[in-house]
Amino acid sequence: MHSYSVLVSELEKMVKRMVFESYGVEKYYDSFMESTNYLLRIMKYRGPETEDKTNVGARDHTDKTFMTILHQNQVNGLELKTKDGHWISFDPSPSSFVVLAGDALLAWSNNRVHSPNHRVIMSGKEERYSLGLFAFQKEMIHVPQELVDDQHPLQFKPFDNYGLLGFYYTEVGSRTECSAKAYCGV
Ligand SMILES: O=C(O)CCC(=O)C(=O)O
Ligand SMILES: [Fe+2]
Repeated sequence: MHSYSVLVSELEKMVKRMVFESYGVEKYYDSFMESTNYLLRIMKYRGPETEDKTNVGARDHTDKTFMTILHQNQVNGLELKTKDGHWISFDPSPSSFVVLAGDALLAWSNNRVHSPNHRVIMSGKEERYSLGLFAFQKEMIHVPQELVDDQHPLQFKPFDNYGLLGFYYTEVGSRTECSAKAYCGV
């Protein structure tokens, strides 16, 4: 378990570096990484009672993380919503990892990186297992000044990633369409 989380956190670091480099803000990468916290969770989803039905394994949501990395057994079920509102399912190979942007990345990037809605819908008899590596930031997140200009005015105030998570679990937070905008939007 420990070596799995070390390996997947290496993948998370690599993807994050690519994101920082692609926006030309790699000078913030090292200090950003020092403040990253990981949570590894194992999820088990049962199939529906009868085979003609489907079961909602996880309701439609966006993650409150900065980034999430998912890995599953051979049973599919994860669906992602495209920006134009279509749900898509997919068939990852056994060695595939799914990298999802969370709401903290959406806010950090000043709304450039979309954090997609996703859900788990179960069909068939087999159980689905997935492993999720959830990356959060411990320290306040600021939109890099390089990502703010006349065409891209600042959209998010500095915010606390765990505060965003806590807000999502409140009555109001659970009902808002974009928790990042409601929590720390300008
Ligand atoms: O099991 C999965 O593939 C997705 C789980 C998920 O979306 C979550 O725990 O936030
Ligand atoms: Fe999720």
